Amino acid sequence: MPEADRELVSIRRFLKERLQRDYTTLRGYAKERSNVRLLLQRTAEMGESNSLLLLGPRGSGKTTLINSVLADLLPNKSFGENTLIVHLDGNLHTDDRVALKSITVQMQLENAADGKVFGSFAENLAFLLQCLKAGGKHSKSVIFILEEFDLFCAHHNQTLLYNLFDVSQSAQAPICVLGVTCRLDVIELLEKRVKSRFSHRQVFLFPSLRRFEDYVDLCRDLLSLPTGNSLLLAAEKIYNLQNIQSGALYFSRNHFDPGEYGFSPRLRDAWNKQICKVLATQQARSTLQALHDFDISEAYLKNFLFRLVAHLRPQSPHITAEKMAAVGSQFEGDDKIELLCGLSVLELCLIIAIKHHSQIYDRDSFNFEIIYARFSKFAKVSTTMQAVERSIVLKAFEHLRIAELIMPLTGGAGGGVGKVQKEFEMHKLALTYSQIHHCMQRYQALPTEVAQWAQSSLI
Ligand SMILES: Nc1ncnc2c1ncn2[C@@H]1O[C@H](COP(=O)(O)OP(=O)(O)OP(=O)(O)O)[C@@H](O)[C@H]1O
Repeated sequence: MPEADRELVSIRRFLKERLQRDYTTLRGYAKERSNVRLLLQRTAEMGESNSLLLLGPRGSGKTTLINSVLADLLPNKSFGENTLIVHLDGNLHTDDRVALKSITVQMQLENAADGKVFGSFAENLAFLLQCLKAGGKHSKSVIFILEEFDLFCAHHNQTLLYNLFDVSQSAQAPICVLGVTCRLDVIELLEKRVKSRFSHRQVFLFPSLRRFEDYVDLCRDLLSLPTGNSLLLAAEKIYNLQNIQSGALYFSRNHFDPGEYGFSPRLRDAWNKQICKVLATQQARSTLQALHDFDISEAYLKNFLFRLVAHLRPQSPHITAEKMAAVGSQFEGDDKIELLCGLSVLELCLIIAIKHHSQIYDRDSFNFEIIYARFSKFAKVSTTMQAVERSIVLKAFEHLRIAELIMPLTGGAGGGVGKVQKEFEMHKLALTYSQIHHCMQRYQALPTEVAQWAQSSLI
């Protein structure tokens, strides 16, 4: 491979890994981070029990905050040796039995618990915590991290939450319960007896990237190549994600040599200069402005930059304002319009019939029969749709439903009260009129009569 290509591959690899696998670098949230850090430290070092909820919108950095605190604390001997971390996730641990099994595995107590019969959930949990105490003079502290905390509230009787909060409140063993959720009303989901055991400590995270200039600076940081020691630090922050048997996710350091990235100082300087130059252009700034207007979260920006970097090729090895605009326009694209543009003419005719029905009856629901009657009127006077059989039209209607362009009101075939024949099942339109309008303008080789029918609802 020519030297220039090899260097591009290593730049691309480094940037992609930093954008995707740096789980612990947290920007902003200094106060919130220090709150969480203090709490975990006190649990480990003073044996205090605590509970806390971390709340914030999706992608606001809740998990990153916890990872950054743990990455900071774990190397400390007093913390690392005194603490066990148990990760639970509402999406994986869908009931309390599965969760308890995972807790046992993560506490490495399968052997101790093997063959024992427990009368209740509380007894089982108490046994696990007791085992930790029996190990030595001091009991180990356990930090329970509950991702998607709101999903645990739907478990039968909220037994797991009740028991965890009960232990954390009554100082039976030093544990810290850290719930992570994007539901701001999560406290309302707790049963009274569970709520009363929760400490009511809550930390709110709201995306801090508000100013556009900060957004551009972050973009520059994420795309620039670090030098010397900073490269070492950046390389150390790239982790491997491992999925162990219990289903919990862990990170392990990626032991590679930063030298592996192999870009020369000359290339690095040229690269960084080019990034600064591009980000100063009006075109690049307006692309970033459009992204910023849509979503200010760092997760969204990283996703955009990842795609941008993935598009680099030996023939065009530089990030340019044009490339940014091209990737940006994919982000602005509406998936539903793309989906509509991929429909057959027959399916599009049904969408038009549905649109006319919705406009006349003020977005009222419809079934296949209603739409078929409207479609037939058009088909009679049309040259392209005249000979289409009813069964084929029904298939097309079902396809619209599978593509979720129309939605059943009953929650699926036969899902409603009693069984309704599929031709009579009521649906609603899951599109806006402007999406349909845009599709009509972009659809390739749309028959003129269909385009005219879309404009008028006379037939
Ligand atoms: N303040 C921040 N500092 C650094 N990275 C951030 C920050 N906020 C978001 N990110 C990035 O956004 C992405 C999503 O972050 P994270 O998973 O921590 O969000 P979350 O709030 O836990 O989301 P979810 O509610 O979906 O679990 C990650 O790539 C992370 O690096």
